[in-house]
Amino acid sequence: MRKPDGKIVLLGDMNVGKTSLLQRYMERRFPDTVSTVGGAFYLKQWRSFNISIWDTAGREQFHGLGSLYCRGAAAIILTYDVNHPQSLFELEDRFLGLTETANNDCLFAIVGNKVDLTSERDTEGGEKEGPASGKVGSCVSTKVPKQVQPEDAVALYKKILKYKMLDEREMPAAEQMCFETSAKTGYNVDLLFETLFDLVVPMIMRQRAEESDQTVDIASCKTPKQTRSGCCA
Ligand SMILES: Nc1nc2c(ncn2[C@@H]2O[C@H](COP(=O)(O)OP(=O)(O)OP(=O)(O)O)[C@@H](O)[C@H]2O)c(=O)[nH]1
Ligand SMILES: [Mg+2]
Repeated sequence: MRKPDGKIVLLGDMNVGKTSLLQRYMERRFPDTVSTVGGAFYLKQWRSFNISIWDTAGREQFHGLGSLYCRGAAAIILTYDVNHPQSLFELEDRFLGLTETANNDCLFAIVGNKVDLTSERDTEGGEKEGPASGKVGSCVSTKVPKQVQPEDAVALYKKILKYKMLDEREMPAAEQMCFETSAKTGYNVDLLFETLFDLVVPMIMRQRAEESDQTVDIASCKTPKQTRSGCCA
């Protein structure tokens, strides 16, 4: 297997839908999930590049592994549940510290998932559920007002840039990097991953260019003139 050219990592509290988002994107479905143990990754080919996307466990007991998974990451997806404000607070309190091992120019996306459960938006913009989903014909709405507003995610994004001492003018705008998604309906899921791929590819190319600048061309190196020591001449 070829070594991945870039790495993206999903972080966030348990149950926010990290595994479901990744499966929705990679497998185009919304299967039943079990709480992740450790971590797992998918490889995605984007243009001529191989990008690994890592799913991590949100459960407290696996917390220590998070910074290992973030090592060398080009982008991190900080995921929360729009219906649980605590899951947004946890991103700052518990998960941001794990990202120290990521690349210096690592990108951050803030993703509020499960927006289909809220009453504020038509979130059927992604892939439609088939008749087997049991949704068709349902007349009872269980939707609730959204508990976390997009402005809260934007504020966190700006805070992260400050904390990382990244210049806001050189980073993608908060509006581009804060998403509301539904792994269930597919709403904004392709947009999330593909926005990140498009931003990560130029970073990979830049990194490669820097590496090749630093490579010493041995063939073109002239043998230094031998200097003779005065006493043995
Ligand atoms: N309604 C709705 N349910 C979702 C959505 N995404 C995930 N779920 C459900 O939420 C539960 C948790 O989803 P997971 O994807 O396993 O969550 P996770 O973040 O990977 O959790 P850990 O692996 O424990 O960290 C499952 O029952 C999913 O079916 C969504 O967009 N909408
Ligand atoms: Mg999971």
